[in-house]
Amino acid sequence: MTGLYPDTRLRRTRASGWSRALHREIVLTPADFIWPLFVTEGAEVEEPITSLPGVSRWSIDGIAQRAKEAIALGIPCIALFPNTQADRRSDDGTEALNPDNLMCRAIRAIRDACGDDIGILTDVALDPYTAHGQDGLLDDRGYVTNDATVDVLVGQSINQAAAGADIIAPSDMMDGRVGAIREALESGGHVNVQIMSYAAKYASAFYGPFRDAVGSGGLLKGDKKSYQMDPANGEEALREVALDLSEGADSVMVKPGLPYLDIVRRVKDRFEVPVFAYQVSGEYAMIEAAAAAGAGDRNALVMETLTSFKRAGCSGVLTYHAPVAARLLNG
Ligand SMILES: NCc1[nH]cc(CCC(=O)O)c1CC(=O)O
Ligand SMILES: [Mg+2]
Repeated sequence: MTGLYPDTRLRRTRASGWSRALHREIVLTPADFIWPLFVTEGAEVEEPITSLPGVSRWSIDGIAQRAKEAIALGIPCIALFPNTQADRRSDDGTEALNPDNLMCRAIRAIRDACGDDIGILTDVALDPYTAHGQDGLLDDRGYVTNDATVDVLVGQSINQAAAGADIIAPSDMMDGRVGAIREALESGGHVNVQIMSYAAKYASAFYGPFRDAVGSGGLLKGDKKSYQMDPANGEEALREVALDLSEGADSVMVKPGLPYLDIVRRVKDRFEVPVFAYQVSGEYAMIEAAAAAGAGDRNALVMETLTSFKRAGCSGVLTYHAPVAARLLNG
């Protein structure tokens, strides 16, 4: 016996469906998904997003319906992103602090409709509220300032927590914001509000359709490279994660998803904490475009990519395919 072929034939366990099921290492379920949703003003409004075929912005009544749909599908959590009206955007993004802004009204409507049956994750960053589309405050040279931005992000987080958010998800990549937000949540009595930090968020070309969806795409001049990470860097992602965990993050996120699965695995191996990934808008659009061009079966592409996230070490995935995938899994 050599332990080699022909004693060992790895095809033996693949020969039948029952055996493949028995040997499957990880199993994807609808409970692995967080469903990102775009909120817009008005009543009974559904606005399809051209660059994200199959995804719409919904007015608050529609968002509450989507939350009920998520519960029915077994999806445990939704992520909210507001499309703020142009006349409510400003250079300093103070609409983020308004207790009656679109985000806060959506949180309260979901809570009214669904109680505690669904988790509500809210994005913290100023880009849906700034007139310039950057995630923070600009100095007179157009640089996104760190510490002054963190002060506003803390206010934004407390505003969302007071409205009923369960998970605060800072996506801005300012240094020190997790610690500042954690301290404010603790002293504000929101001790069970989680922080899921976008710890390793890269300056990516895959965010285009999202920026259309929240209306910041046309406003943004330049790029976000002075705060989001260089796609060439992996060790730096581990430093980002270490800092956010030390500052009080409950879980960390890697973003985008598929091009950064190596980062997911390195983070999981190093820290053994809950890791999430965001399969971002450009990844969703890429799969839909491939399927529309006849380059692959859409449902199979969706399931294969989502399975890959779990295999790489993710506790869950933020994905616009969440309802599609949940329906496929629920049969
Ligand atoms: N802070 C904003 C934010 N939060 C989530 C995304 C991208 C999500 C996606 O592309 O699906 C972005 C875009 C950006 O940083 O420009
Ligand atoms: Mg950081």
